[in-house]
Amino acid sequence: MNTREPAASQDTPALAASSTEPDGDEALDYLAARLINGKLTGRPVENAVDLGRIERAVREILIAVGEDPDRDGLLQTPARVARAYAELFAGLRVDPKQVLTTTFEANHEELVLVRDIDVMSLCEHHLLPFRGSAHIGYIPGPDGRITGLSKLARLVEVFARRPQVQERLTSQIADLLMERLNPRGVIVVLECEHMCMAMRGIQKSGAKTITSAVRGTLQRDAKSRAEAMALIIPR
Ligand SMILES: Nc1nc2c(ncn2[C@@H]2O[C@H](COP(=O)(O)OP(=O)(O)OP(=O)(O)O)[C@@H](O)[C@H]2O)c(=O)[nH]1
Ligand SMILES: [Zn+2]
Repeated sequence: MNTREPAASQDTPALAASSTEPDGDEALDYLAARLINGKLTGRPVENAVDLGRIERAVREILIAVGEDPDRDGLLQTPARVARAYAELFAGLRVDPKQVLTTTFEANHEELVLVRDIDVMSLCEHHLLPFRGSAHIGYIPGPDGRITGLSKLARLVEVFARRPQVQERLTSQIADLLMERLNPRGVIVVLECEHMCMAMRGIQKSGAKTITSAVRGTLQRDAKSRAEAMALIIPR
């Protein structure tokens, strides 16, 4: 893979361009291993991005804001930031479709809902974090197939580790679930606080942005949607 090219678009992640790239569960386990204990087995995620280029850019930023990048405390900072960005944007290198390859027959045709999945992402406007919870529900299709609960959280992770806006993050999760699980309906609700509104600009901390994406029968049928919503955001 030519790591000097701009990252792939949101819809076509730059995954598996070469056979040495991790793909599917391997890439996800890989990302998970990094997130959980900082240890990697195999090829580091960092290798997929141009760390040197990020380092040079960060050094420039430090100079531009009036810092001395050669002072002791900042010497390692460009390299650290480069590694951090590799991790924070690792979702660009993972094909989200690979998350939902495992499905099970359960003959369950009613709502499955996972609430309060931790979400941390970076807004694409300021590259500042936004953070909160995702709630994901779906009604399995006529074949009653379900997926592993952790896969829903992994899906959030893959899409969140990209430069994002909350609205797109929400609909990407919903659309992929529709595509891969062929369910009767999907509902995704995200509630997040954006640091770009808290630390800078208007400086309103505590404001929560709520976005939803509803598909299939949950979109068409107001009663089922209200029932799902009541479970997601109890009064
Ligand atoms: N819709 C949406 N807006 C976002 C998200 N994250 C950040 N923003 C907004 O993106 C907008 C960018 O607006 P601009 O006017 O181009 O940038 P700005 O001058 O930094 O804006 P201020 O934050 O108002 O100072 C801001 O209003 C942010 O609050 C998001 O996930 N969704
Ligand atoms: Zn922002």
